[in-house]
Amino acid sequence: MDRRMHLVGKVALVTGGASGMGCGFAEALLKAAAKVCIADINVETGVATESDLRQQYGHENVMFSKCNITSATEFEAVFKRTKEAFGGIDIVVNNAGIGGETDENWEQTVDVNMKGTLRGLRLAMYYLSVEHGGRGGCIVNVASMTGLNPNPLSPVYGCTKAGIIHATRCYVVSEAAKKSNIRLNVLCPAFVDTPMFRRLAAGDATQTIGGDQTAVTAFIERIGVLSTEEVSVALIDILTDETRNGLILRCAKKTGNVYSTLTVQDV
Ligand SMILES: NC(=O)C1=CN([C@@H]2O[C@H](COP(=O)(O)OP(=O)(O)OC[C@H]3O[C@@H](n4cnc5c(N)ncnc54)[C@H](O)[C@@H]3O)[C@@H](O)[C@H]2O)C=CC1
Ligand SMILES: CCCCC/C=C\C=C\C(=O)C/C=C\C/C=C\CCCC(=O)O
Repeated sequence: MDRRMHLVGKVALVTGGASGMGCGFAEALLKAAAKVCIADINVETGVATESDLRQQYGHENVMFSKCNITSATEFEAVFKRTKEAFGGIDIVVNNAGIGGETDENWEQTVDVNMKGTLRGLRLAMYYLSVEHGGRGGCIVNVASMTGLNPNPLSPVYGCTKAGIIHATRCYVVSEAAKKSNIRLNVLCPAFVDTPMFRRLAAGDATQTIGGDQTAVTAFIERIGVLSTEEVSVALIDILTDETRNGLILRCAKKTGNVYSTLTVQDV
């Protein structure tokens, strides 16, 4: 039996799609002939990315929608707009996220990464579910390698990413996912060359605790840095291979792409 999900004509919503990894995901989806809504808080970059992608992949296949994922109203409006414009939603990539570990910004990290992604996950479950007019599909949540492996530089950020991994695993075993044939997986990249990464590498002290740039540089050198294209290949594999469900996909420069589950203990 053919277990490939063909992406031609499929509709994808990518949060944080204006730049970095999200922009790479949008482009990879468009190359596979899907239609994409990029949702992002940054209007200037979002409009520029929309224009660039429209020129390359067709006006009718790309839309930008302004959305702060911490706003319930804005986020729901993006789902509605995408459905109206493209006739449904098949794929949701919850990618938007930030770093921040200072006294001033750590709660924002929790609000965006944890609450924002949970909001996107809940909306995706609703809009993909058959009982609410959906047609099933695939949800990919972007966490991080540091949601699995501890690192001392960004405990709050790491914790939000661990939360995203666990939330995904809980929805995977839900009746709602099974009833509507919704696949859920979580992507856990190590470092990827994006504006967020470049800020860290350039010494943005708000991204880590301790402000020890020597430790940050040594950490980056040890782990290596992926390109957005490399991570996009991983995303397309998750989306097109319909046997991929409930999986954690780790991506790192030195170790490549490794699928796994977390062990569940019998109790
Ligand atoms: N760059 C890296 O090394 C890694 C990044 N990640 C994760 O990948 C995801 C994408 O990160 P990058 O592309 O590196 O970052 P980025 O900063 O380059 O792009 C993130 C995008 O999300 C948008 N965004 C931020 N807050 C938002 C909000 N409240 N609502 C809507 N959009 C918002 C930004 O405007 C930006 O366009 C994040 O969740 C990040 O935590 C995971 C592993 C490694
Ligand atoms: C280090 C925190 C940075 C905060 C935000 C900037 C970039 C985000 C990058 C990531 O999400 C990935 C970061 C690190 C993961 C890499 C490896 C973790 C495993 C560590 C180890 O095995 O020692």
